[in-house]
Amino acid sequence: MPEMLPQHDTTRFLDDLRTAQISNLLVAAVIEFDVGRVLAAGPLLYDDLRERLGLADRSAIVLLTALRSIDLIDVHADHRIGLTAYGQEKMDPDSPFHLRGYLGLGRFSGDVQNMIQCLRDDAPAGNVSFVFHEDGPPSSLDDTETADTLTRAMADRARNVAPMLAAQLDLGQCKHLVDVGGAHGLYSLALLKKYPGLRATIIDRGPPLRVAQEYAEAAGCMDRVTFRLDDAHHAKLDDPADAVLLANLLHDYNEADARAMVQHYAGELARGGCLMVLDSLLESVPEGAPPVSAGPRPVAAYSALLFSICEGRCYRRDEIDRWLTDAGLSIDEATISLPAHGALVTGRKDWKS
Ligand SMILES: C[S@@+](CC[C@H](N)C(=O)[O-])C[C@H]1O[C@@H](n2cnc3c(N)ncnc32)[C@H](O)[C@@H]1O
Repeated sequence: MPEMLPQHDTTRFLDDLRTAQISNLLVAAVIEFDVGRVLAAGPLLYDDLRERLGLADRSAIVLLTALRSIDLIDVHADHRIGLTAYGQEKMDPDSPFHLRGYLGLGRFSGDVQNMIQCLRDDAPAGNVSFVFHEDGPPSSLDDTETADTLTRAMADRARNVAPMLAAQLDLGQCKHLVDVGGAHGLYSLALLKKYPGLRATIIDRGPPLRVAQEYAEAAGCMDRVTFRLDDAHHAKLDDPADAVLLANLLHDYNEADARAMVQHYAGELARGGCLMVLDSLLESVPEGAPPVSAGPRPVAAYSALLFSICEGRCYRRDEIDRWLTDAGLSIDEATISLPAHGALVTGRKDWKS
């Protein structure tokens, strides 16, 4: 039977879903952090601006990236951040055409208040956070009901993306794929279907693995999948991986944890093996420039959503490249582009190392 593929635009649908995050950040920027007033006197260096706004690094990156993605601020050649002419007219209190009062009506929105709390605390506002740390408090990822809902939600998205990944990705030389934080396992299953000689290990917490088992059974792949209950930060592989997939995982964690995960799995690769990061990536910034990407806007919106429910955010392409190269891998020139602004970036371990 020919494989069923989505017929309509997944990217557009998810962009529409996430777009409100930019409004929440815009209102927060004006009513709570007063970015227009802070920058009215002139551009500031990133650290000075962050300090004036009273924000931690991650909060500042998420907020300023959103504002830059909608052209209200920009980064100058001298690396200072300033209002654009458009931003000055709409956000500077001295502008005759500012819209600060109008935007201020947004303060009555619960979502805006929630976002302000997240920005102030640099942490999710509710008591659900989709992360697991061995030495941390009980995790939602181990809660059967919450994690089952999360996993099936991720599966919805993966059904729209996995066929495109499998169509473009060449794993012809691989025998063992390790899908870290693989949840439902649909990326692995799509690749197992394409490569009959491939086997996969899916690493996750218990409730997601139960969903993965259900899908693997339905796909007739149980004999080629190992389900491994472990901590994605530190899982040691008994059997070196020819390919490791980190799909939509790094963005759940802060920079230090995400970088450490890349480093860890680079060490678990067989010679010539590849570490593949699949994520929605923001545009790179030049070396030495402030960590405030120009967008794209839908990824800046997605970054805000992640920021409000876990410890991470969307990372920039230059960050992923740096982590992979710091881990001793060389980056494939070709990047696979996927729906929902997804990019698959591959770092490869030397045959000799
Ligand atoms: C955002 S979901 C992505 C799922 C899947 N890779 C995808 O792209 O659809 C992240 C997955 O990583 C798992 N995960 C996150 N942190 C983990 C940890 N420390 N140990 C094991 N699994 C973890 C979660 O349970 C979840 O299934």
